[in-house]
Amino acid sequence: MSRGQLLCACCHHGSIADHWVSSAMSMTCLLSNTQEALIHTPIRQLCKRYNVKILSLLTEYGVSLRNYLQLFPFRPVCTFPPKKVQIKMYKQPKKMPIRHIHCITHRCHAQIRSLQQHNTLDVRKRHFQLLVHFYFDIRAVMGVNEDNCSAKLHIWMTNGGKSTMSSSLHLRIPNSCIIAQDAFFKDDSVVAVDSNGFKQYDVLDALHMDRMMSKIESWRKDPGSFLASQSLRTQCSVGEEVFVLIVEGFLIFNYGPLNELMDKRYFLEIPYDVCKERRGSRVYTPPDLPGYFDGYVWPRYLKNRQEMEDMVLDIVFLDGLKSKEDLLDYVYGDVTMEIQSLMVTKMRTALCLWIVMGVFCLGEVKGHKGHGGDRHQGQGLDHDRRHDNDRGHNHEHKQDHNHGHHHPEASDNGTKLVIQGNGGFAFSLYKQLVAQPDNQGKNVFFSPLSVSLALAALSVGARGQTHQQLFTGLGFNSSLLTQEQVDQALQSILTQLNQKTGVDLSIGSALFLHNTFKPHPEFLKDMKRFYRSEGFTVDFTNTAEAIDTINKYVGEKTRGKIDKLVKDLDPTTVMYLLSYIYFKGKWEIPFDSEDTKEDTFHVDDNTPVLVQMMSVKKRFSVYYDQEISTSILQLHYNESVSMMLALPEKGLASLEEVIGQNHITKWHRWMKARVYQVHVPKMSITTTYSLKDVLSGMGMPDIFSNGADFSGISEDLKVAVSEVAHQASLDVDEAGATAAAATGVVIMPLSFRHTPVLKFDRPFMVIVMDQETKSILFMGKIINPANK
Ligand SMILES: Nc1ncnc2c1ncn2[C@@H]1O[C@H](COP(=O)(O)OP(=O)(O)O)[C@@H](O)[C@H]1O
Ligand SMILES: NC(=O)c1ccc[n+]([C@@H]2O[C@H](COP(=O)(O)O)[C@@H](O)[C@H]2O)c1
Repeated sequence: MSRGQLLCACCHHGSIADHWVSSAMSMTCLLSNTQEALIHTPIRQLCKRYNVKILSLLTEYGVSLRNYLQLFPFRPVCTFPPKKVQIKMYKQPKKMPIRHIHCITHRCHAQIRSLQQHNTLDVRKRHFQLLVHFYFDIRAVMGVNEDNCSAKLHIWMTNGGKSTMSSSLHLRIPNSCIIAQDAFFKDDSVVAVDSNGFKQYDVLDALHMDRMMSKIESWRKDPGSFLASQSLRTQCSVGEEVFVLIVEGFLIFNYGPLNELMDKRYFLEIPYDVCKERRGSRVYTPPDLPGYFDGYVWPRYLKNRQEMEDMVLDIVFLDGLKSKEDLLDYVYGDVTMEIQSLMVTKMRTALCLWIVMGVFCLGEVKGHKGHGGDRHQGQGLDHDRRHDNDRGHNHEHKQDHNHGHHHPEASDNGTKLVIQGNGGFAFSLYKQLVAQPDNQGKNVFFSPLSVSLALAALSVGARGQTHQQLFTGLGFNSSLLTQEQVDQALQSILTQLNQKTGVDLSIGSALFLHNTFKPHPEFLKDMKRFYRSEGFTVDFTNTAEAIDTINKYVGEKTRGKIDKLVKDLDPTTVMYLLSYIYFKGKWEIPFDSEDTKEDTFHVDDNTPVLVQMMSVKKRFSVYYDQEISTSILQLHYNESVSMMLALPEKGLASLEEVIGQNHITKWHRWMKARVYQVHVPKMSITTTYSLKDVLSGMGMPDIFSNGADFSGISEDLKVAVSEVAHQASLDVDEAGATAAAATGVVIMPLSFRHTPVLKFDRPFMVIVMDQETKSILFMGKIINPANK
């Protein structure tokens, strides 16, 4: 019999042991906090009897843990000296769903990954908090009924001290104000009653959450006026303001839209009995009926708590038993640090700048699928704009549903899926590029849209598995999207981007065809219609001229920013598919060149380099993503285009590991306008990539192989892609930024694709012959051509 089974059997009547029985846990070590003498006596005895080591976290790690840690459903194996404890998770997958592991992944991704992969977790001091949360999740999943536990350690929100803390914070923090959830309870007459006669107050339905949200929105739009409306005075000079909104309530984390808005989340916990006692000494209107606490408030709390843990990350749990002063000091200190970190966003300490350069208004693009797609292009693009002050200057376009044959739902859905696909592709490509050995320690800059466009155009002519790979590789789901929908969505995106007037933006594609090569007319038609493709005939056998023609075209389209996309070309090339993008925008808030100074940029801890650092102090759109400890600055141009700069606290690699499209959406959504002193280096970078290996690695190997099926381009001549080249440039200065990129897809006949190489770089023989008379005119060997 294993030790775990014995242990369980012996304490079968103990409630905690019940749990062990239910989780069939075996233990070699028990983590606990002995100083507070909270170890359950039967367990202590059992541990002794079965030689289970009790590890005192407080004395050995200096970590004060809650007493419930003793219920830890892990099998910890400790090592001595206990610098590091290895905890093995007990393998019981069905009771420990990944969902719950995900709940806490934001805290330390690496550890959780290790937990998921190897069932082991390296626990260091700072991770104990995490484990406590993890424990909560596991316990909830196992359906532990805490009522049966002798140590009633339930936390509670009501009467935790929220109002007390909020009022004290408000007094200490200048320009702060409170919005309390209690003020939004619905009228008693509309609150539901259960069969016991208990009013169902502790649910979101009992609250006017919409009213609460609009109040919060009005603060977000203009906190200064909001303070004035509350008869509160602003205590700072204009331009220097930091406003703090304290939202307090017993169900605020359960309301998604509200919860998402918060920069910091605190949860005041108190034990069940203290909570019951505090609640009993308070009078609510209407007053709690006898038995209300145990009959309604308590069970409802259990549900709310579970729901909250399922949906909310990043809560700081506070021990509400601590003194009011201690709690206040802690939260005040924490909030002050948060404010400071929001104010000091200096773009100078990253390994290299991680730049999201793009057009984030794409979510607003209208699709034009269906009848006469062309006809509707661009209509309604510039009217019906909203200006959202609080998010800087994002222009949002509302859907115009009133066009003749427009089918907004179908087309918008297609466009949405294409935009999603493009976003996913952008991050996959970024991750592939940064992982390439050639790109280590180098700036990385490219145009995902240019690559997506070139490959989507290529996919028009692809068939079978080649098409499937391209489609999937581009992030499109073939069960939800057709090629036609992709074409139409991209056409719509191109049209909309090319129509922008506040910035100089042009994007398009071109086809260079060998004079004897005749692609399918349908392919050419689609290229022209959907991809704005211009067509040219060139003689690829005259390589110098062909290279010159393409480079000149790209140079013209990118205003000279990219003028040598093609360096060499095989004379057997039959088609060159090109996409380009050029962007030039002026900052909405320009930097003053007088403030640009030489300053240090830290490439890494040991590599300082001098750069021209631009600087300006103004109101900027910023967001601090706590989850990944990254500050984001959004620099707007005079249009819906903006540049996002993301500055991670813990090095770029940690950001690159987790970054995804959802982060961009989140950042974009929650940017707030604040006064910042911003420092951004001037820069002028160019990059060149060969994407052949990268794209193969992203699941698109067939386009380069003998198995390529481009019968949609040509049926007579079997062709394949021999190279996908990408170049990009970025110039950032005080006035604005210019960025350009081009992607070239070289298409060759399959039979000629592999040009064999013969290089006379070692001793060889020479024979000079007259073919007619078969006479050997000269003969010899060359051993060292350098010798005269
Ligand atoms: N840290 C604390 N220690 C002891 N009592 C507290 C503490 N914080 C609040 N209280 C008391 O608990 C009761 C409820 O506090 P309150 O702030 O109104 O809670 P909530 O807003 O969470 O319902 C009040 O009587 C208050 O004085
Ligand atoms: N303010 C009201 O209109 C009202 C009415 C009845 C019950 N309650 C109680 O208020 C509690 C929430 O407030 P506290 O977090 O301040 O305790 C809920 O548990 C709810 O049962 C409030």
